[in-house]
Amino acid sequence: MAQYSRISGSVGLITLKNPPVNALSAAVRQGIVDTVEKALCDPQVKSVVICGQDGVFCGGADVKEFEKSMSGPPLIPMIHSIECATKPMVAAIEGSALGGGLELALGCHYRIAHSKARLGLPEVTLGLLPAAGGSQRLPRLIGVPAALDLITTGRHVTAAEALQLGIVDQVTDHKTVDAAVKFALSVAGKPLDARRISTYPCPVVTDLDALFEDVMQKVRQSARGAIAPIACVQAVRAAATLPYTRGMEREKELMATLFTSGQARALQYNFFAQRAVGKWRMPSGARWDTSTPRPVHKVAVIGLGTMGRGIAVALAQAGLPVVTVEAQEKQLMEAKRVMSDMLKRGAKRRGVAPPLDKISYSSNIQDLADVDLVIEAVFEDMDLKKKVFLQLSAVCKPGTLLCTNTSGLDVDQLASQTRNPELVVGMHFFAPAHVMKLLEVVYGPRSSPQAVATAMQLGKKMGKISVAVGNCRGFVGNRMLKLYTEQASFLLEEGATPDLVDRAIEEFGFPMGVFRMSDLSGLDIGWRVRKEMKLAVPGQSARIREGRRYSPLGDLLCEQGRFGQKTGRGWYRYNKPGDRVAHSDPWLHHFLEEYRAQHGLVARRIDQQEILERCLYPMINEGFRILQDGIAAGPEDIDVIYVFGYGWPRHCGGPMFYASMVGLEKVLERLEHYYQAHPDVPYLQPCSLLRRLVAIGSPPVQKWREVIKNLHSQL
Ligand SMILES: CC/C=C\C/C=C/C(=O)SCCNC(=O)CCNC(=O)[C@H](O)C(C)(C)COP(=O)(O)OP(=O)(O)OC[C@H]1O[C@@H](n2cnc3c(N)ncnc32)[C@H](O)[C@@H]1OP(=O)(O)O
Repeated sequence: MAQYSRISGSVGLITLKNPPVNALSAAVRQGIVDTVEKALCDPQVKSVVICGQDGVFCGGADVKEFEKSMSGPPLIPMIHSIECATKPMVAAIEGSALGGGLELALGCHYRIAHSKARLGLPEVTLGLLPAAGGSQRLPRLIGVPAALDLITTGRHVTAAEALQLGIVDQVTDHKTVDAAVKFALSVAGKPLDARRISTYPCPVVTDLDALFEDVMQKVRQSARGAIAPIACVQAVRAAATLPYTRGMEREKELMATLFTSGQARALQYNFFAQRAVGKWRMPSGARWDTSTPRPVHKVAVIGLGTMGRGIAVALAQAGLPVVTVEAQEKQLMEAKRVMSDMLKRGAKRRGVAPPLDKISYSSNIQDLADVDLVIEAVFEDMDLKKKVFLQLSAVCKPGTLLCTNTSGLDVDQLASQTRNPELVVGMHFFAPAHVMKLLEVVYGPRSSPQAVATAMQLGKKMGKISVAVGNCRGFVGNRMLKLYTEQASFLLEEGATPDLVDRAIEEFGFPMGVFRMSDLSGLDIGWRVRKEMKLAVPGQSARIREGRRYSPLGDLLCEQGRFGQKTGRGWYRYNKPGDRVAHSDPWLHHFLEEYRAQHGLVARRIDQQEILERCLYPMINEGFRILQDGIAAGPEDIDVIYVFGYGWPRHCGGPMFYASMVGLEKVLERLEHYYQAHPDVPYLQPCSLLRRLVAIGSPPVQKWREVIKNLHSQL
């Protein structure tokens, strides 16, 4: 797992070998210990280079080993012995040096990086801190403010930034190992005392207390309940205030708390879940590794409202030529102006030229004759979308993939308008589409595996985390969300206020409570859908519709023109239309009181626990139904959708992981309780998959796929 050789006469070369990212497994650590000893004992060797095979230095500690009991040599003494070595040790960094990988490099006396390499200490994103000396060495090397930034955010830096910060000593465009060997030859025999980072004093910071207070406040705000970023600040504070050995003790202490925490488990689960969703499979058995995507050289977006604009910008930013079509001339001109600004702003942030020439603008659908893939993003209206698909099917060349950005309409109905329904899939982006990471790729019963593979690959090219899901109303995300928002309205009827509900949700870790979110996206959108479904009828305030409980509160607000932020009034009050700061609204409280009086409802005190259970458990129950129906292949798919599309706090893993942490038995018991209290809300009835999982002893979330597979094979 680490190979030793001698090159250029006097340089010992240690190569880490553990594909694909040379993670520091027990075997790799043992290999490093053995080969370092060999190099130091070899009298011919005057200096040593450590590199990784296949163009990757090291992706850090082996996260898969975290669940097992510790075996092999521990990281800290291994890195310490490298730093103490009496021969110069040079890290040759290609690809990635992350986490324990960078900590290993910081133990070396010199670091040479390839210009395309990325470096970082992303442990915080896994619920940990850089506990192999990283939290103590990095501040000593680059100063406290820069180390705090890297360690608390986990962001990766380019080789150029690493050079500027002083993390690496040299950057090369050529073969990194050759450059490192040349460098190692040049430093052989030179004194090493000034190269051991652990011996450096931490650079002095004026007003240390003020700096840490400020950083801690910012971190607490953005962490939304996550504990690792706070421990990271505490560890860096130890580096700034304590001698190295005492700082290391503090690092160890803080890590001990994090390592066994539920948050670390959730974040590590989420890391693997993100990778698992790329390995999609359809109920037909078609899979990611047996389906070949079609080549996509040119793309079209039809409809330039907010979503269409964001999608086109994201495509152009991914380097794809995009033809955009918008039938209304005025909207087309406005979109062109706004999109050019978006491209310019994005390019400025990334330090590149704006890809303005990648987008062409047209009002004529005939201009889509030669594109390979179209994303329809017109108004959310089935009849309009059907017309567009009929036209697209006639205009586009044979083989063009036709995708819809609908957020929940039936993809199969749209496919039925076309000559080739197998080439129709949903590509459900989230607003703002050039920013949000999530893409739901929706396959209908007739979508071909090749069409799914193509949409998934395009999503990847656009930098999205794409999840393949089946076709049903609302797909995965919005199907679950509907119950969440509905329960929140029921809570208002029963005595809560928007502030109370939102506070509970935000304290749980969502960036925005359900009512604040509703005000931001606009109450009128759901109202229009409910009116189309004949559920919302202006002037009506009945609380039972289609045989089940219904809350007309949102409809009643819309009837008053309260659409949310855009009208300056919604669940909250805003200083002016378009303003973003929500103020509690006495009018709304009075309106709720009158509403309750009109319906004979007596307000009761509702606590935070009930708010969370009522809002989150029905969603989780629906998640189980989605798994049972085969709409999502596994709990990871649902969790990734919720973390990246709906703001579910990542340190809680996602709704399905959260359920397993809370305990399936408890979720089942609470759902039974609420269903008994509200028998007119059918979806509160616990789903049979949940019952089954509890009956077989609540296996860990990683085992649910097997249970679901057995369930499906029995049907
Ligand atoms: C006492 C001291 C204790 C702790 C101190 C140290 C702690 C740590 O080091 S924690 C680990 C910190 N490292 C990271 O967070 C890096 C994680 N990896 C990545 O960011 C990326 O994988 C990459 C940038 C290194 C490569 O990206 P890419 O080329 O896109 O590949 P994938 O992400 O798809 O990964 C491929 C494959 O490798 C698995 N993998 C990646 N990193 C690790 C790892 N550190 N441990 C175990 N496995 C890892 C990943 O899951 C993929 O596996 P599959 O192909 O099976 O899906």
